Amino acid sequence: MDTYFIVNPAAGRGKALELLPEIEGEMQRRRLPYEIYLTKGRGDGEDFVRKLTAAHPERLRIFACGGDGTLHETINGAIGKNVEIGLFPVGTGNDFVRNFTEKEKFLSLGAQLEGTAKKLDLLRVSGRYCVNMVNIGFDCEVVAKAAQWKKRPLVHGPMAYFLAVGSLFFRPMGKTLAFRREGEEKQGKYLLCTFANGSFCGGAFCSSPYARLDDGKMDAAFIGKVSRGEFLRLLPAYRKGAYLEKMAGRKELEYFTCDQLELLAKRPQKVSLDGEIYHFRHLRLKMEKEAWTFLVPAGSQLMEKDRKEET
Ligand SMILES: Nc1ncnc2c1ncn2[C@@H]1O[C@H](COP(=O)(O)OP(=O)(O)OP(=O)(O)O)[C@@H](O)[C@H]1O
Repeated sequence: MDTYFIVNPAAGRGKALELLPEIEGEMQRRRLPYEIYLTKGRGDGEDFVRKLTAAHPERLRIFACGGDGTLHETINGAIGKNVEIGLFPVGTGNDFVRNFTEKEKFLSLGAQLEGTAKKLDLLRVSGRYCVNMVNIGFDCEVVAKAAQWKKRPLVHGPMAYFLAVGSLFFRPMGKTLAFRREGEEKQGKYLLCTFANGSFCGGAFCSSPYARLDDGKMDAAFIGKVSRGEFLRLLPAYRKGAYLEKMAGRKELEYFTCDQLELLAKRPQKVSLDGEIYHFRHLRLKMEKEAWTFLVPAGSQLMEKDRKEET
């Protein structure tokens, strides 16, 4: 099977480029056909993958080498095509890979090439596909702010996301949104909303602790406005995925699973899809079960989760 490496030279402050000698050495040693493509800017990886898969009806293996944004683009370019997609998580936050055990296996080309293909779900969001998470409100502002922090010297890894939380803390919080589910419409002012396939966002915040990439369900969380003091008290629990228990029974929290949902905003709002920022007034979210094939490296597997009662 032909193997392609989509390498984002900007991801993780250039970490993806450090992979190249190992990839080239190991692929040549194994005498496997391969090609490396260095992306040139936003959307370029997706365009490349779209053209590549259109020209190759035979099965291809494509590795996204970068952060969740590079994986997001690779999937959107390859959707519906005969491909298996792997990931070398060398971005800044690397939230998608946190859903798996033995994360270090993802950095071993040997483990990757001996990996197992597994069907996983995707969230279709008004025509785009989201593999990990949709964020609106505070989390989304954090993603947008973190993109600025990532460019500063000495800011490495998830630090960009923590600095973003700090710099947004004194800004006005809360978005007025309506959501439609099973024919019913509800409106509120929300600190943040997450719609999850995977569990983590913002470089290790476990916002959706029970979300599984293969259960065919989207985990939806709506958190209403809370005071800044309360926000600070809840933040550690939100990071650890313990806020559902901490906020259980409170009117500010709504957490449920569903397979589709619509969101409506009066004015255009930012939305983060796998850490990539878009704008919307009306979003249709639909969970698509087993919509793509992921290569899980040998020695790693999806983390088990014990889903508790919904709020
Ligand atoms: N050559 C390039 N120069 C600048 N940006 C690029 C280039 N190639 C791709 N990009 C864009 O870089 C953005 C960020 O990529 P990615 O998410 O992979 O890395 P990251 O932000 O470091 O990691 P994470 O999302 O896990 O925090 C994406 O929007 C992608 O389209």
